[in-house]
Amino acid sequence: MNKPIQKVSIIGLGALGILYGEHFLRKMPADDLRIIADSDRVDRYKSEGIFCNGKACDFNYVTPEEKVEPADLIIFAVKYTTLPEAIRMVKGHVGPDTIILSVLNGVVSEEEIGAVYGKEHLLYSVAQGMTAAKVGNQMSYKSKGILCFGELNATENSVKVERVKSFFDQVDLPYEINNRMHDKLWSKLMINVGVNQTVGYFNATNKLIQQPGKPREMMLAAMEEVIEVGQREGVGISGDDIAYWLKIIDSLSPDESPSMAQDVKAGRPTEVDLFAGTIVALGKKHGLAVPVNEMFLEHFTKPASGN
Ligand SMILES: NC(=O)C1=CN([C@@H]2O[C@H](COP(=O)(O)OP(=O)(O)OC[C@H]3O[C@@H](n4cnc5c(N)ncnc54)[C@H](OP(=O)(O)O)[C@@H]3O)[C@@H](O)[C@H]2O)C=CC1
Ligand SMILES: CC(C)(CO)C(=O)C(=O)O
Repeated sequence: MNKPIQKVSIIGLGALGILYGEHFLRKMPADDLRIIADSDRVDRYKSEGIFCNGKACDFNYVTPEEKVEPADLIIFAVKYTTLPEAIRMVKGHVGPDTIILSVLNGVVSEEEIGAVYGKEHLLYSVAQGMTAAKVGNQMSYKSKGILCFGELNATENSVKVERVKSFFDQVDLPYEINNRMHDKLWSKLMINVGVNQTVGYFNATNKLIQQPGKPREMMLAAMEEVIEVGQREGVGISGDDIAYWLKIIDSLSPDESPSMAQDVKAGRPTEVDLFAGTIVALGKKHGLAVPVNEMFLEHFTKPASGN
């Protein structure tokens, strides 16, 4: 019988970390959900509290030095800018049966985690349909969206997928299984390259790209560049992906902002390396012009942009 998922560890108590943590807490013993954070963060979280849509969350915090039973599931929910330190911090939680999910956007976080702990621990995931935001100690979201997860390329559910599926069923998390996650990660990269960068560029909300006009055209042009580059990389991605994501983009809450625009607003470094950074590098590799992403890369890496 597959080992059930009982001990869960989350690193990154921001928008998505709180969204998933608060959800799990409703259906699992609080001690079994460990939020990994350094002692400064833990002190801050305990003294200020952490709130999800106004409700206080009573999380169980553990520092990386504390000895714990290995996790059955680890979820990475930090931004790409702090991924290297987060990878080091989960060390004490990784055991032989640990499954690791990274809800980070982009197509490289799993590779970087796998390079340290081994690819055999990984499943692949995409968080979609939400624009959750944390400001100070308050996290808010209107839609929980879904967590799409699975193997990179498989014809049936692996044992890891079945274990996570049973857990998500137990805690009632909205999910979708997709065992072609290689293509799915690229498809999600395409939307982030379009939506996150355009809304971040104009320091706006989702509404900006939900209506016809220059920003929406800019978003679509950036997405087309991802398709061209992705196809050269052998990814199964096409204009159909744009049509699929436009439905999701148009259903996002108009007054919320994608994660990159939240970073811009807060003056934090952005995840431009995951988005335009990836596309510009691959454009060079394949001799393809990617002018919109070049413009974004330049914009988000100039000193005043926080990066
Ligand atoms: N927000 C959204 O709706 C969506 C986000 N994503 C992706 O998910 C990922 C996470 O995004 P999001 O939740 O918005 O990010 P946030 O910036 O809201 O949260 C990241 C959190 O990580 C914490 N953190 C940073 N470094 C460490 C560390 N070394 N140890 C412990 N905690 C740390 C920070 O804590 P502190 O606040 O204490 O500094 C911060 O709250 C990103 O890749 C994003 O692109 C994908 C889909 C939707
Ligand atoms: C696509 C979008 C905007 C919402 O799922 C996102 O991934 C983000 O905010 O980072």
